[in-house]
Amino acid sequence: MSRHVLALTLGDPVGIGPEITAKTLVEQAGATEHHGVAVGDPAALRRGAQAMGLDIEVRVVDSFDVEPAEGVIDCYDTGVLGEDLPEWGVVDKRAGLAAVKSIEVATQAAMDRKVAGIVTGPINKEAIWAAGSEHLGHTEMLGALTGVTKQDTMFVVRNDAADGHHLRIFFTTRHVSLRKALDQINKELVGESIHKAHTALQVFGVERPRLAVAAINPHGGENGAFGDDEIVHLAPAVEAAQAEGLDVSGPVPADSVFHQGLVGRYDGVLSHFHDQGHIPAKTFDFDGTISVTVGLPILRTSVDHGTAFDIAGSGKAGHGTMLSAYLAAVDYAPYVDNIRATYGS
Ligand SMILES: NC(=O)C1=CN([C@@H]2O[C@H](COP(=O)(O)OP(=O)(O)OC[C@H]3O[C@@H](n4cnc5c(N)ncnc54)[C@H](O)[C@@H]3O)[C@@H](O)[C@H]2O)C=CC1
Ligand SMILES: NCC(=O)COP(=O)(O)O
Repeated sequence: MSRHVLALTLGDPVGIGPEITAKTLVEQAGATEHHGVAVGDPAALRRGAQAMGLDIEVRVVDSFDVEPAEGVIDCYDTGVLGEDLPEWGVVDKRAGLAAVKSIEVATQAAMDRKVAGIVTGPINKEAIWAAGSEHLGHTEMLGALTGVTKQDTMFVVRNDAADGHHLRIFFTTRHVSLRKALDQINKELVGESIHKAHTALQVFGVERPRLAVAAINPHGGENGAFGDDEIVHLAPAVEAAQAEGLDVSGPVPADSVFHQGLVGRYDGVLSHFHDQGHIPAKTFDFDGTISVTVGLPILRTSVDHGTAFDIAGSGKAGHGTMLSAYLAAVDYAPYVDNIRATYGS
């Protein structure tokens, strides 16, 4: 493939996905080494472009093998909504269906190597459930579509102040309540997560990854006075990984470990519950924090924010994260063979 083609799913068509996709495609039009094709309903992309005040034509395509043309952005028509678009910012079953369909089409294109990877716009979980999807989100849906079960999230946070060092954040647990997450954490799960993170870092070009395992309790548990999760679960998992020769540190107090990773001491940090990893990353750089699903046989990058129904259609959405996710996919396209070789069946 001389030019990397990337499929950008619109996400929920009544959320901010069409707006941020349109703006990203307009900004990246004219690039010679890569080309983005939106996947969804062209009318939704057109409406998104209008809301963002973009004077651009949406060209409907039925192939990903297209020659970019000046003054247009491309949309592969998934044919769910036609011209009959649901209202902005309201959970809608048809919108949920459209979101699911665009993920299915883009994923198949990546499996068939028609595109180098997929970049996903935000979906609304209630809407996809109303449309009959049983998945918690993209991560689970993409696993089912590509036939894998061990897929996981890797955040990429870029710190240009530290020579463009990329900190990657991993998660032992994700979409469960905090209470359940703490109950689920044990030596085995942490050990498995350490190995997944180590492999993912190698897949994306870090030969000998330096991984830190975050602590859970204040001051790393203060030797058991503030909780014993570190003593019972985390330290034994770290020691087992070290005995296998992995460069793993920790448990490191969680109030410092993300900063240490950002300034280059670690290549990755394993966090243990959703917000432990999300808050430092998004607070440091909301637009620069993107998510990559590792463990899939295809490349998938994504925004990490949601559908922002409160501002959908107003043109107020920032497209910075979508742009970062697109540019990350461009950066990672050369690793697609590695991704397939490691995670493909
Ligand atoms: N990648 C995905 O598909 C994701 C989907 N979601 C889903 O999105 C839905 C809404 O989730 P919420 O927790 O309300 O989070 P949200 O990210 O949609 O909104 C939280 C706040 O951030 C603002 N915001 C988010 N992105 C923005 C942007 N690009 N520009 C300007 N403001 C922005 C919103 O206006 C809102 O005030 C849920 O169904 C959730 O599950 C959430 C995160 C990621
Ligand atoms: N908090 C991130 C989120 O909900 C996105 O999950 P996914 O749709 O990428 O699986």
